Amino acid sequence: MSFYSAPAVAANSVSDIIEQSYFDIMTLRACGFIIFRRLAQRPSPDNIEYLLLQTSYGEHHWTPPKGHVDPGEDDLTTAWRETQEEAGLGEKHLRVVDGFLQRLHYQVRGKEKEVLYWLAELRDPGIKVRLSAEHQDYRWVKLDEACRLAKYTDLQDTLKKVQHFLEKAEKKQ
Ligand SMILES: Nc1nc2c(ncn2[C@@H]2O[C@H](COP(=O)(O)OP(=O)(O)OP(=O)(O)OP(=O)(O)OC[C@H]3O[C@@H](n4cnc5c(=O)[nH]c(N)nc54)[C@H](O)[C@@H]3O)[C@@H](O)[C@H]2O)c(=O)[nH]1
Repeated sequence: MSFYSAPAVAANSVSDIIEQSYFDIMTLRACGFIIFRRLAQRPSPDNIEYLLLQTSYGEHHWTPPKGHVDPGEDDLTTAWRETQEEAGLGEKHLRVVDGFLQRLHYQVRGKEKEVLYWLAELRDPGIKVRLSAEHQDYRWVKLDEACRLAKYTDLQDTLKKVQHFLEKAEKKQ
């Protein structure tokens, strides 16, 4: 929930540091998880559902849990912290899926914003989501409905990429 941004890459020269500082001032940065669950009673891939949260402010838009990187905080720590704060889900509830990391870039009130999403599966599909005051609703939805709620093309493309990634991984097993 902080509005600070953290360094995106390690700086190793004066010009790198200056460039990095400029990037930090000019760029908002947030991290989170695309969270999915698999329902046992349906065949794959029809059993995959994604978690989206609806903000209680602004345009009431829907996104996966994510939030701004605090000063000195590393990106993955931010993703865990924000997911715990916004959905009540932590490491004991989620299994991180190796090999998936998506970066989105978009503008928010005239500033560049970078968002990093890792991918995580809910270990027990029955675990309840606990919202904070930042969100007014949440839904577990299949890809089509997730893309309808997440009205931004880049987020829709990310969700489609996740679905493809999961289906491909399943075929390999
Ligand atoms: N009252 C009020 N308060 C606000 C408002 N705004 C913030 N607060 C406060 O900030 C705290 C949240 O802090 P964190 O949780 O740490 O941060 P984030 O999770 O990062 O949260 P944000 O909502 O700031 O960031 P985004 O989700 O990125 O939305 C920003 C804009 O970007 C667009 N947009 C969103 N997603 C996508 C996408 O995937 N693709 C594309 N292309 N565009 C996208 C969309 O147009 C959207 O309007 C809240 O507690 C409030 O106190 C506001 O309007 N009114």
